[in-house]
Amino acid sequence: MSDLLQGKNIVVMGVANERSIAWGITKSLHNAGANLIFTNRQERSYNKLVKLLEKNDISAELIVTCDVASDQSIQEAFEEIKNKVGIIHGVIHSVAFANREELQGDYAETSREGFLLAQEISAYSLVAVTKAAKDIMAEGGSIVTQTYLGSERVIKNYNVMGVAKASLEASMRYLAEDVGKLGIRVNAVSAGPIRTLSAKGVSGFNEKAGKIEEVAPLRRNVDQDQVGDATLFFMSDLSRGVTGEILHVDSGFNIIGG
Ligand SMILES: NC(=O)c1ccc[n+]([C@@H]2O[C@H](COP(=O)([O-])OP(=O)(O)OC[C@H]3O[C@@H](n4cnc5c(N)ncnc54)[C@H](O)[C@@H]3O)[C@@H](O)[C@H]2O)c1
Repeated sequence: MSDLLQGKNIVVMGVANERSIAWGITKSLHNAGANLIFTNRQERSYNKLVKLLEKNDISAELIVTCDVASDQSIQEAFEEIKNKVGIIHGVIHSVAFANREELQGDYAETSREGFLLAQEISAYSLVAVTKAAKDIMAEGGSIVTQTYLGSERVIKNYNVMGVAKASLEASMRYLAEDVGKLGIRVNAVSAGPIRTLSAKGVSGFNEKAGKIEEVAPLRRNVDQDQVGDATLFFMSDLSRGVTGEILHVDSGFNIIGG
C-alpha cells in the first residue's frame, strides 16, 4: 500500500473479468489509494463487475456504461462522471477489438470493414476519450493506454491489430502534444503476451508466450500485476516529467534482435 494516488479520481476503462489487464491496473491503483470510476461496455456486464469488486474488497466511486464505438455513449459517460464525481485526474484506456477472422493468416486478406473496425475501437477510441476527458481534468493528470509490440514489428497473426496499435501509438504522441499545455500527460504501456479474453482471439498465443520464456532477457512472461504497477508509475507524480512515451513491460523481449 502507498498513498501515491491519494485523493485522485481515476477512470478505468476495460475491465471485462479478473484476467483483464485493466483489472491488474485496478489493483495497483487501488493499493495506491486512488478513487476509482469504472466504465463497462454494456449494461449487462454491470453485475459481473460489481461482484468482482465486492470479492476483492475494492469500492467504486461510480460505474458507467461506455461503448467507445459511439461518440454519444462516450459523451454521456463523461457527462455523468462530471456530474457525480466532478474533476478527474486520470484515465486508463485498456480497450481494443478486431474480428477474430482478421487475426490469423495473411494481413493482405484484411477486409475494409475489419480494418476500419479495428482502427475505430482500438485507436480512435483514445482520441474520442481524450476529447471528452480533458474537459474534466481541470487539475491536469495522466492518460495511459495499452499497446503491443505488433505495432513496431511483424508478429504472426496480429495483423490488423498491429496496424491499429501503430495508429494508437501515433495518436498517443499527437494527443500528448495537444493536452500537454493543460498539464495532462499521455503515455502507453506495451505489455508482452498475457492470457486474457482478447488475447484468445489472436491465433498462436502459446507460441508467443513460449518465445518470451526462451529468448527474453528475463526468460519469463509478464502478468497483469506487472503491467498494473508500470501503469501506476505513469498515473503517479513519479512520472511527472514523462509524456508521449511507450514503456515496454515485456521482460525485455523488444530489445532482442535475433
Ligand atoms: N493480453 C495481451 O497479451 C495484451 C498485450 C499487450 C496489450 N494488450 C492490450 O491491453 C488492452 C486490454 O486487453 P486485455 O488483454 O486485458 O483483454 P480484455 O478482453 O480483458 O479487455 C479488452 C476490453 O476492451 C473492451 N471493449 C471492447 N470493445 C469495446 C467497446 N466498443 N467499448 C468499450 N469497451 C470495449 C472489452 O469490454 C474489454 O473490457 C487492449 O488494448 C489490448 O490490445 C493486451
